Amino acid sequence: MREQVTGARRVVVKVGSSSLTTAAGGIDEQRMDALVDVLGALATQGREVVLVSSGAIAAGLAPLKLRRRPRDLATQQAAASVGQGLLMGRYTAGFARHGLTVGQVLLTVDDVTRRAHYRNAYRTLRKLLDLGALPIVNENDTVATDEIRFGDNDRLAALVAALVHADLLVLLSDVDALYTGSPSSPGARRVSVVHSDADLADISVGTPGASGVGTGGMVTKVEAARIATGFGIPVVLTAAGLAGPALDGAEIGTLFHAAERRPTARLFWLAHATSPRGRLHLDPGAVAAVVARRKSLLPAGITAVDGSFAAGDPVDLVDAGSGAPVARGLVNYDAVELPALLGRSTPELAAALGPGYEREVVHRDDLVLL
Ligand SMILES: Nc1ncnc2c1ncn2[C@@H]1O[C@H](COP(=O)(O)OP(=O)(O)O)[C@@H](O)[C@H]1O
Ligand SMILES: N[C@@H](CCC(=O)OP(=O)(O)O)C(=O)O
Repeated sequence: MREQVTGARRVVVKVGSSSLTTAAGGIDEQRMDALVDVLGALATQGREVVLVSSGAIAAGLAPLKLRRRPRDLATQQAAASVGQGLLMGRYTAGFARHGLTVGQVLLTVDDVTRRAHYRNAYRTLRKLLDLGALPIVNENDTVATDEIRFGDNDRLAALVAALVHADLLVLLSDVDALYTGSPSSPGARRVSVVHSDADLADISVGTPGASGVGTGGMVTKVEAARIATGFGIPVVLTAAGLAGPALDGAEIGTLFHAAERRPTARLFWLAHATSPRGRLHLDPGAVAAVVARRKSLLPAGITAVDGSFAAGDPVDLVDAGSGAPVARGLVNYDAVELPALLGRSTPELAAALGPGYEREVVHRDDLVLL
């Protein structure tokens, strides 16, 4: 028995499109009802349950006579608009059989990444739980543009789990566990436990399954598991049809252990829930100072700047050689001011421009390694 699972009081459960809809497009009523029965039983035992449900686009395909998942955003949004209502209708009726009321919560990236907004999202979710209702979350697909979309609900679910301080995140898909390689490839084995990133080193994670309606495949699920476990929340990944035994603590699927040290909430949001407004390119000395020695970033180690950001905005610190992001931080200068300071030492800048220019570009307390 997994105590992390059986002892969890507040549980966020994410279910993917492929587990809720039929191959032909449209809602798979039996599978939805089976999931509702498992979650309904959990909630009536006094556990707090938040459901993050995908499937709006997939559920909207058949009613709109669309044969496959559309590629263009406008048609996806039209399908989501039709499908979301159908999903909620089914959930409302299903949970009512358990005497439970559901509340629809549609979120955009900003709602969970901008401080002023995520407090608001938290308040709504908290209030629904306090009132005994079961929140059902999805991305607000009908208004999100490509630039501001999550696109996958796995990351959304991890951020919602962090937002409500869940004790457990359960990711339900059409595959019963994480495998060492694509489950259809010969020799792929189930990974039953992941203790840390080191356990993921030899695993090849791939794209969505055969259903054709999922979006992120295993990549986004593993990423979501890393976000949640990094925040101290254990994660169970399994198939929707195994939700019952998995939530009873059976050793099925894959359990990702929570990290022991939980970052401060501020740094967690900085790493996972902010969108960088620009990039600072670091020379090798600055990369070593920031990454290995955990120092603040000074103007002398920056070779170039891009993006349009204001002082206080999140920016990515990238290795100028490889272009890979190494850290994210809150920048102390704006994008217009910064280029003139690059490559110069702080005493030199202070002498030329005044004591205000002795400050770091990113202070180490406002920095998180990626
Ligand atoms: N290493 C792996 N372990 C398990 N599944 C994998 C792996 N690599 C790729 N996959 C695929 O990821 C699919 C699940 O992702 P996806 O279709 O996006 O589901 P969902 O709609 O539930 O989010 C599985 O059906 C599987 O074929
Ligand atoms: N918000 C979209 C879900 C996108 C998504 O993450 O899908 P999935 O990979 O099935 O979890 C929808 O409801 O169709």
